[in-house]
Order: sequence, then structure tokens, then C-alpha cells
Amino acid sequence: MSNSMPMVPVSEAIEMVLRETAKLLWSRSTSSEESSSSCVPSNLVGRISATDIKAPSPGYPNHNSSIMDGYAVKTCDLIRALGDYNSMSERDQQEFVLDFTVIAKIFAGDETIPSHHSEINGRKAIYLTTGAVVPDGYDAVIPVEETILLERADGISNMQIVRTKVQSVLNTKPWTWIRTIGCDVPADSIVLSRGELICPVHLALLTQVGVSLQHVRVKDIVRVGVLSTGNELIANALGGYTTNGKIPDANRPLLLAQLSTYHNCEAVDLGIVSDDEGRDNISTKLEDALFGEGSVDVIITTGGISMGEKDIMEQVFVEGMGGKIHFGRMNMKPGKPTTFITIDKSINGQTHRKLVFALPGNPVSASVCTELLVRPCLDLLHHGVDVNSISDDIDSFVQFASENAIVHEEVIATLESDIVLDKGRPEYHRVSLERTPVVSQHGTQQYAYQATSTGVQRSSRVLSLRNADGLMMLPRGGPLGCGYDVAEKGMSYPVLLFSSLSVSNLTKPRFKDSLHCKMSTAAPDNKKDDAIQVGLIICSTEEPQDENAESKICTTVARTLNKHCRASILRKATIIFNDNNALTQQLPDTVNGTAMEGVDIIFVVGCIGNIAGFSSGLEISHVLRSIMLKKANALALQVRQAAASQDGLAALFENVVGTVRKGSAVLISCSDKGLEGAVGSISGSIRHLRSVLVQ
Ligand SMILES: Nc1nc2c(c(=O)[nH]1)N[C@H]1C(S)=C(S)[C@@H](COP(=O)(O)OP(=O)(O)OC[C@H]3O[C@@H](n4cnc5c(N)ncnc54)[C@H](O)[C@@H]3O)O[C@H]1N2
Ligand code: MOO
Repeated sequence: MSNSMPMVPVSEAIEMVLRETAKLLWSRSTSSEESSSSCVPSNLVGRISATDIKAPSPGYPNHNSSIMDGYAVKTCDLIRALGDYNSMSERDQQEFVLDFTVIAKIFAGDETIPSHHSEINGRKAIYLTTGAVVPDGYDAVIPVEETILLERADGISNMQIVRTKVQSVLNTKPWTWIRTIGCDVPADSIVLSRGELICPVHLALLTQVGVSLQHVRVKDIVRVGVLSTGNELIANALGGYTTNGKIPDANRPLLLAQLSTYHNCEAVDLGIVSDDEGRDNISTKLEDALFGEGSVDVIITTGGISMGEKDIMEQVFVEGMGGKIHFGRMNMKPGKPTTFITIDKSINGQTHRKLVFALPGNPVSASVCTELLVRPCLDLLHHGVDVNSISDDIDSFVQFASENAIVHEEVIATLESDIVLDKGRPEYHRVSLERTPVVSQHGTQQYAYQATSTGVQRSSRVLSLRNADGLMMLPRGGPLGCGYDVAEKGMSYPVLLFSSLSVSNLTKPRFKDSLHCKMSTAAPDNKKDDAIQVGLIICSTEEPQDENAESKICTTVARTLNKHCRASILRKATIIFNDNNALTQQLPDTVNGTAMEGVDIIFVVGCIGNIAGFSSGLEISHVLRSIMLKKANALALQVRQAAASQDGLAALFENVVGTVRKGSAVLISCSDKGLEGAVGSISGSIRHLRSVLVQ
């Protein structure tokens, strides 16, 4: 059973899924496995083109075409008339009549030029409607509103340029108001690229240049099988009562519909298996689904993956099918027993790889894990990787593909009410969001998000998904987690949006830019500036009397930071020291150690408690100063004043602000007295402070 597996952080789980998915893509790109087909035109949108398609000659438009309802003229006539016009006196110029004999009319859609008065001498014009063919020899169009039409006695029409427009018409450049052949889409230009996501615009482009939509080849879409497991389940699509102990299978309708909203796969209903069918029978069934005719590429199963006697899905995949488990538990709520497996099978000398997500049976857990893990996996399989942008070895392919995979859009949202944190695991809390416009410092419009919990988050309670816009990433609470117990109203946390707000690929969030990626590879240099990560070191000479004391410090720092900037406490360490020598050793180690790796700011809070505690407070400052490279003394004074204005005792603590080495986090020390004032005084300028000090 996978409960013996280590509980991996969600960030690592996502990365593993993306990397294994990338390996599947790699094996397909190097084998003949990548297949394509044509499909009915109405199903083309959302599919990926398997080939480059070029516009055949002559491109679009295929004739010189009028952009205006007006008259086709020859600019050589205009040049001649301009010469005459320029040699006239100003008075004669005012009397000058620029006129043309209208020799024919051509309407949009007319294939041939109608017969016309070819015997007529002088300036000639042809009436055209928008889109009509501009006949050879004519190279400009004058819009009707610049002309007056006069019927002559001989029945022929005369077109005169209105007086105020004469000068500009005389200066008309060749090809004015004409779309020349191929000017919108040049011949041979690529109108649909291999690997491109087909959008409505492509249907127009292909049609314009005369490519039949039936000839477009698309990559075969990923097929995802959904299987429910459990003796208790009955298929209940038609409704009706269940007998005692039985429940309707809610997961299949939920997941099949959820997958269909992703537009990146074809969801295949694999039905229900009962646990009592046994390992071997279930393995055989799944083997057929994965490798038989019309096989699926990915399987999602729900249920039977935790610690019960009937939880046999791990055995089904590993012992029954030779699968390899990459992780068997995730450090999150809901979704702990989530298990990710790959099955590689050699058929006719070629290895075929399938991906398996064995998800928990609780409907909310299954849905959230599908969103968190399966959606990015399917997006990567569907969109593929731009092979041109990478070298041809598997490692760099996998690296590139996983880093650039599209993941969830993240926004920072402020809680509308308190949420009690789970003490066992970080929670992906379902929230609904409201968005209000705010104006940033630079005057640009941005949005602030307010989050409201969808209520009780039990994993069986499907109602917690109703009206949810995303998953708020709440830290694990309590002393073993972030140190505080309640995410309070007004605090801000990241929310992963269920559906992306962005339309263009450029703004689509990539894994390498996501919070999850930062959490798993927290190297100071590749972090984004918009979510400040805070480490907190609490130093005390004695075990706290009040067991909530630490939690209070964490809450104060978190709440105060949250008021002023996007920051959250990521790491926490406590140092209890009995003599100053111990502090001299422990504090530098903790500041420089792995516990604080990757954070932007480290607050060192000295618990001075009483007057006796001040010597230890001084020692904390002394130790920190001895390891500091750059000091920001003016800021340290500002922190001290702010703390002292809140609690006079804080004036006796010597605050320090600075960095320890090149690129290190910014250290800020303060005492537990006047803590809120101290943190508040600096949190508004933390971003700036970091960019100035950390170089
Ligand atoms: N001793 C322990 N027990 C459990 C642990 C644990 O760590 N130790 N983990 C709990 C967590 S967390 C979860 S989540 C569940 C997941 O269990 P399974 O994946 O084995 O799923 P089942 O036991 O089969 O089902 C769980 C729950 O969901 C209902 N269910 C299952 N399938 C469906 C469906 N298709 N539609 C609707 N509801 C379904 C099922 O009846 C159960 O009530 O394990 C905990 N246990
Ligand atoms: O992890 Mo389970 O999905 O909490 O209920």
C-alpha cells in the first residue's frame, strides 16, 4: 500500500509528473508513434496541427481588389493633370475641374470586366464597389464621397472630383485604396504551423487561401480513461435511490465532464470495477484499456489507493502491470494518497509509455488532484514542445519541456474571513474570488482579489467545489507548520485559478515561473519579485512559558507583512540558547543553513521578555552584526523607533538590518516587544530594500 511511501511536497509531485510526461513526449518524437489524422472541420478548433500549411499561389486576395466604393483611375492621368494644375494661376486653379468619363461599372463578384466605351479619349474612370476587381491598367481608387456624378446629354456619365478634394486627388499615390494580389496573405506564407493550436482564425485563413479544411492533418488527441473503483459504487446516471451501504459513483461524471472542459483530451469512460474483482482481473481490464485496440494514453482511477484492506490499486498497477511508482503520497489536503505511476511496455521492439494517476476515492480529492496534476500533464501532451527551441538530447528536452509546461495561473487574494489552518498538511482550500480594480503606484490599473472559503472542506463534500474559482494555497498550521494556527481575515495567500484568465500563450503561466517551481528549486537567483518569501527565526533563552507565544509571533509577523506587501512565512526555526556561546554557534548556522534557503527576508525575533532578557537581545544583535556583509543602519534605526513607539522596552533592543553575503536574504532583527510596529515600519519598503541590498 502506498501509505508507506514518503509524502512528497506538491511542488515536487507536479515536477515529477511534468518530467515523466516529457519523457513520454520524447519517446514519441523519436519513434513513429506520433500519429495524425484529419477530422471534420467543425472539430478542428482546439486541435494541434500536425503539418505546416502554406498559402498556395497567388495568396489572398487573388485579384487586385477595391477597398472602397469608388472609381478606379490611372495615376498617370493624375500626374499629367497635376502638371497642368501646378502651372495655373491661383485663380485658375480654383476654377479647375478634374473630371473623368465613367466607361464601365464593376461590382464585387463580377468575374469579367463588362464592355465599355473604349473609343473615348481623355481621363477615364471605372465605377467599382468594395471588393470588386480593379482592372489591369488602373492603379488607384477614389472613394465616391470625393466625387460628383453628372449625367451627360450623350447618356455617358461624367465623374467630377469635388472642388475641395482636387488637390489631394491629384497627389494620389499608386495603389491607393487597392488591396493588391497577395497583400493580406502572401503566397507561400505559413498560415498554420505544425504544432500550432488551431483557433477560429485559422479556419478563416485556410479558407481564404483556398485550402480545404478537410485536408488539415491534426495530431491525434490524448485519450484519457476514467475508471471508478469500489464495491460500494453503483452507476447512477439515471438517478434513483441506492441501497444501504452503496453510494452513487459521482467521480466518473465529475471527472469525465471536468476533462472535457480542458479541451486537451478525449475522455473515455472505463466504467466501474469492484474491489472484489481482484487484482488480476482488474489488471487485465486495465491492460486492455492501455494497450488494446483504441487504447488510452493516460488513466485516472479513483478509490482503493489508501490503507484499507480492499485498497488494491497499487498492487494492480505495480504487481499486476509492472508499473513504476514515482510518488505514492502528497503533502496536501485533500489528495494525500495520490499515486503517480508510469507503465512502459515493449511491443514489437518499441517501448510504449502510459501514465497513470491513481487518485483518492473522495470526489473532492479526485477533482482537485485532476486539476492540479492531470491538467498540466494533458496540456503538455496536447501542445507538445517546440522542438526547434531545444537541443536533441533527452535531458535537455525533459528539462525544457517541464520548465515551460503551462500550469495554473496564480493570483494573490486576501481572505474575507478567518480560516483555521490544518495542522497536519498544507491545504489547497477551495475559494471563490471577487476582483476589484485598484490603481498601482505607477498609475496602471491592476486588480485586487478577495477570497471567500466555499465552506467545510471535507473531501467528500462536493459542495466545497461549487462556485470555487481556485485553490488557495494555505500553509500547514501549528508549531510544526507555519507557526500560527489561523489564516486571518485580511491576510493574503496565493490562489491557483481553475481556468486561466490569460488568452495569449505569452502570458500563460509556465512551471518555471510558478510558486510550486520556486518552492522546489528555491535558488535565490531565479525567483520572481512578486511574492516575497519570509523566513522567521525566533531566539529565546528559555522554553516559552506560554505555548502560544511562538504562534503569536508568527501570526504578528504574517499579519503585518500581509497588510503591506505580498509576503508569506515559508520557513521557521526556533533557537533556544542557554548561554551566549551556544547562540554564537547556532544563529549563524540557522541563518546560513538549509532551513532558510531560498527565502528573501529573514526576520530574527529575540524574545526579550523582561529586563534580564536584554543582555541576550544585545547578544543577538552582536552575533548578527558579526556575520553581516552589508548593513542598512538607517533602516535599523527606523525599525527601532517604530518598535519603541509601540512598546518603550523595545528601545533597548539593538535592531540590525543588512545582508550576510552576496545574494543572501535580507536580515532584519527585532524584539518581541513592539514587533508589529517593527515589522510594519519596514514591510512597505521590503521589495526596494531587497533590490538595493541584494546584488
Ligand atoms: N487509516 C487511514 N485511512 C485513510 C487515510 C490514511 O492516511 N490512513 N487516508 C484518508 C484519505 S486522506 C483519503 S483521501 C482516503 C482515500 O482513500 P482511497 O483512495 O483508498 O479511496 P476509497 O477508500 O476507495 O474511498 C474513499 C471515500 O470516497 C468514496 N468514493 C470512492 N469512490 C467514489 C466514487 N466513484 N464516487 C463517490 N464517492 C466515492 C468512498 O465511498 C469513500 O467514502 O482514505 C482515507 N483513509
Ligand atoms: O487527502 Mo484526503 O483527500 O484528505 O481526504
